[in-house]
Amino acid sequence: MKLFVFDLDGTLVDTKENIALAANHTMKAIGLPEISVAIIASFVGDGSKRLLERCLDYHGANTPDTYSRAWDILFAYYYENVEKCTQLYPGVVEVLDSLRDHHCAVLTNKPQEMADKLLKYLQIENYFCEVVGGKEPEKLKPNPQTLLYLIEKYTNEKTVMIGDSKVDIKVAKNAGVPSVAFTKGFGKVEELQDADFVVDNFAKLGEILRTKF
Ligand SMILES: O=C(O)COP(=O)(O)O
Repeated sequence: MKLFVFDLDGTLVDTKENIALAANHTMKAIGLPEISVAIIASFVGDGSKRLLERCLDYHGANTPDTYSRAWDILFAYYYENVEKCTQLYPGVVEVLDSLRDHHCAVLTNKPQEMADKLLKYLQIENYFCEVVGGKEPEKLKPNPQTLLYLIEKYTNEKTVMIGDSKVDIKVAKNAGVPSVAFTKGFGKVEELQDADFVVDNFAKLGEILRTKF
């Protein structure tokens, strides 16, 4: 069986508004101005801790004390509201259905508990043999350790990584597997050109996954 490894934020699920909601809830709670959704979106991809650091850096307020207070607020709110304003991209379920004869997994830098809760809420958790979320910062994508672990565990055939940001394309390269970039998520199109294929919708993605690998 082949293994198709999907990123979560910006690939399976449109979480731009949700992540901005959690970040701005945190900014307000610690007395800082809100940040635009577009700017927050540009801070996403390297895990929630980096997201928070970038938000605090943006306001010149990244001190250890503020960070630790803000982290507790962000984590609690983000977990409690992880499904708010989120939706699957059109065609996700159809593509997952069409891959039922293979293994599909999720590899995300989103914290594990948030990823599990969101996939359950969206009722797609059963499509995946495993969901690997963000834990230790040094093991986040683009470190290939978690992707290599999935490859070792689930396939001796082909593996394909599907993602929307440069860390997804990089983790695939680091693990020596091909990648498909999805351009409707967080990454800028020009950062995704190293992928083997670039698509802007799931109908095209499904066709490529079925015919090119
Ligand atoms: O939480 C993040 O920083 C990004 O999560 P992702 O790896 O699912 O895109």
